[in-house]
Amino acid sequence: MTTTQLDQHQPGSVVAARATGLTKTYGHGESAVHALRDVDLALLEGRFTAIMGPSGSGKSTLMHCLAGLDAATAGTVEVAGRELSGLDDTALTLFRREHIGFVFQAFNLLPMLTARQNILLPLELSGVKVDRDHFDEVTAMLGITDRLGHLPSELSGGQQQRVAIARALVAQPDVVFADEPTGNLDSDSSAEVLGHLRRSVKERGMTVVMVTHELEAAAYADDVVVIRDGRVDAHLIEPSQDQLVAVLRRKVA
Ligand SMILES: Nc1ncnc2c1ncn2[C@@H]1O[C@H](COP(=O)(O)OP(=O)(O)OP(=O)(O)O)[C@@H](O)[C@H]1O
Repeated sequence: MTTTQLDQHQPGSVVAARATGLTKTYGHGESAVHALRDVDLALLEGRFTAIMGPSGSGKSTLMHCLAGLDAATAGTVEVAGRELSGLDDTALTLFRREHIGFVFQAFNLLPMLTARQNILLPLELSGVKVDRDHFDEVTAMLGITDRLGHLPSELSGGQQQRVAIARALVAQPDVVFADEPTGNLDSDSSAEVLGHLRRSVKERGMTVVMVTHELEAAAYADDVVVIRDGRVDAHLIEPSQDQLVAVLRRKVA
């Protein structure tokens, strides 16, 4: 595994999400699929991390386990200092609502609600009072202030994804997980959305973990985790484009 020493790089950094001995096996016996094999990984607060790797290598499984959407076969996941395996379904749902934000490839906005209503829905569901200043700051940062009264169908794909990002950020989660957030966008909208995710890390101190197939998308991240065959092959801290390409190529060879 290729890893720049995190402790040397950022002394005193806080771990936002940690996997220890994380193993996920689908099925049994000869038909068992080992999606994750004994993964140890620490993702630091205030970093933008891309997860890359070949199709079927375990990226989505890793993200789903880290986000508490899928239970591991063995090992532990800790988010914001809390071990998820000790939580029952209700506690896990509440924990996710409070501590974890999600951005999906398909935006997942409710079509009958305006952008503003979509952004506020999770807070309303959890009975949390809206911090108006924070709402205004987040929507301004994402450049959607003048689109808030519109339905998703009246917005471009890039605008819809920015609304989905606002929905994730407005609850001030500890970690935002983004699953191929630009998979449905053209290159201009992708650049815009990735730029906004990066700003949320740099300007608002968010922690973002993004699964992506695209080298152009990974270039917006600080760090890149490369997964292959259910294992962490490399955890690259601020790699250059050349370093990243070399590691990805090496894995394919
Ligand atoms: N529900 C499931 N049942 C059985 N096997 C599964 C299930 N989900 C994933 N797998 C298998 O686990 C392995 C890892 O899948 P995963 O979706 O995590 O990979 P990925 O790297 O995200 O792939 P892609 O880039 O194609 O989305 C694959 O072999 C996949 O077929």
